[in-house]
Amino acid sequence: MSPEIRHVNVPDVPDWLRAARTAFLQGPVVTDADIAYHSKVLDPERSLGAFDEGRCVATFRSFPQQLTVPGGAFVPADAVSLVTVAATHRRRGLLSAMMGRDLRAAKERGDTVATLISAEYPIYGRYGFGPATWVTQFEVDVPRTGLDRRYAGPGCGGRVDFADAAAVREQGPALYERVRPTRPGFVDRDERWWQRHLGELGLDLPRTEPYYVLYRSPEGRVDGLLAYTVKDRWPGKLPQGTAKVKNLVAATPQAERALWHFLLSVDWVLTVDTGFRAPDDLLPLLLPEPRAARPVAHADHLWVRPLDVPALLSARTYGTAGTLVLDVTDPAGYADGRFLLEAGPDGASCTPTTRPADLALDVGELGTLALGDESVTRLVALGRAREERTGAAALADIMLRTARRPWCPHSF
Ligand SMILES: CC(=O)SCCNC(=O)CCNC(=O)[C@H](O)C(C)(C)COP(=O)(O)OP(=O)(O)OC[C@H]1O[C@@H](n2cnc3c(N)ncnc32)[C@H](O)[C@@H]1OP(=O)(O)O
Repeated sequence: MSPEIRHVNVPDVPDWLRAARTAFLQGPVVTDADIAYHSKVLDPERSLGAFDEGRCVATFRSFPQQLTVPGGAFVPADAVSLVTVAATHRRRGLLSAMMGRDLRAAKERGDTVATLISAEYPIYGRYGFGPATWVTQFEVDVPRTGLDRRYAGPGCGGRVDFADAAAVREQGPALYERVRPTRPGFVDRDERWWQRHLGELGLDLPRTEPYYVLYRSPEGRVDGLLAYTVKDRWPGKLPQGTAKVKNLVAATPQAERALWHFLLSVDWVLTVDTGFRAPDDLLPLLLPEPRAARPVAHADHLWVRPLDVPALLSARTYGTAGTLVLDVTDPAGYADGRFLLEAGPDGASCTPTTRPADLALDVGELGTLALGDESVTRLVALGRAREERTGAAALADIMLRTARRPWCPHSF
């Protein structure tokens, strides 16, 4: 008999978490704090498990999310997370069955897209997801940056100060809310995210408490937040510390520059691991020697699955005015159809049409294009989109692409 897929309730939580932790190779042990937390926040309607002879062998959850699109609007997203199938039950269709149920429910709810961070690239394309934002992680060799070792703080009139968790709790959410509409690909950070980031929930143990730093503008406004940890090493009695960025959010370029410069000037720190940054982060070019910031990872990050094409394309703004007819293929049927996009820098309308198509593409490719990061011309060259009218790909590129690349600074 095949495992039963059903909603998860509070009594299932320990077994459900054990199954997830086992598949994520985090060890089969679940702490009381984990159980208490997940029991409290569990949304049974959106939490699935597969059970075989009473034992949980697969997990899946989704939650409501807001995704920023170009122009600063937020669209409702079905954020998919905690996807696991036990190694004993893999490749029998359990993920496909759970995904099918969740996407159906999301479509019925009226979500515009589904989102996720894919563990491995090949898993989710088959369900209509496309990689929509990328990240780059840099390792900075501090002595080679060419920065002046006499640096004594920002010269722009702003200031950088250490802060405690209480100050971050007070200032961080408002700062993030100011930044969120300015960058496509950002998602909302709820109260729970901040509680977890600040270590208030007793999860993610053992925890190294980060150093928090705030940047204030010359007018005294909190425009930047940095959280980092340091691994302090002294081989041969020489300092060789490595700082790891946990969170760096800035509302202005001045704040961003000041926070990077601060971190790159902390005595005893010879290496900075930036974590996952935007692929067009200011960092390398802030340095007299940009090559000192060596990319150590460059990969897809947030994947987007369109569920409602008119809602998605009419929510965003465009680089130039133009009209395009898109023929979208979606085997699951949610986003299938031909759509007339009449768009410009101030907004757009998108409606079903019977006019001849300019571009034909699968739903996942539309997900890849939706936030402005990919080139239609490149997708056509790859055979992943078809140009039905000469010049349509070039026009689509000018319309769809954004000045700064979309970035999701968040993992979920
Ligand atoms: C959003 C997140 O949570 S990302 C985290 C994803 N989880 C993990 O990576 C944890 C470890 N891996 C697993 O738990 C499982 O292997 C999963 C969840 C990735 C896949 O679950 P399964 O139940 O084996 O998937 P299912 O049997 O439904 O596979 C459907 C199809 O996807 C393919 N597929 C599934 N996983 C992978 C993979 N990692 N790489 C390539 N193809 C894959 C299958 O071969 C199958 O292809 P087919 O339709 O051509 O036959």
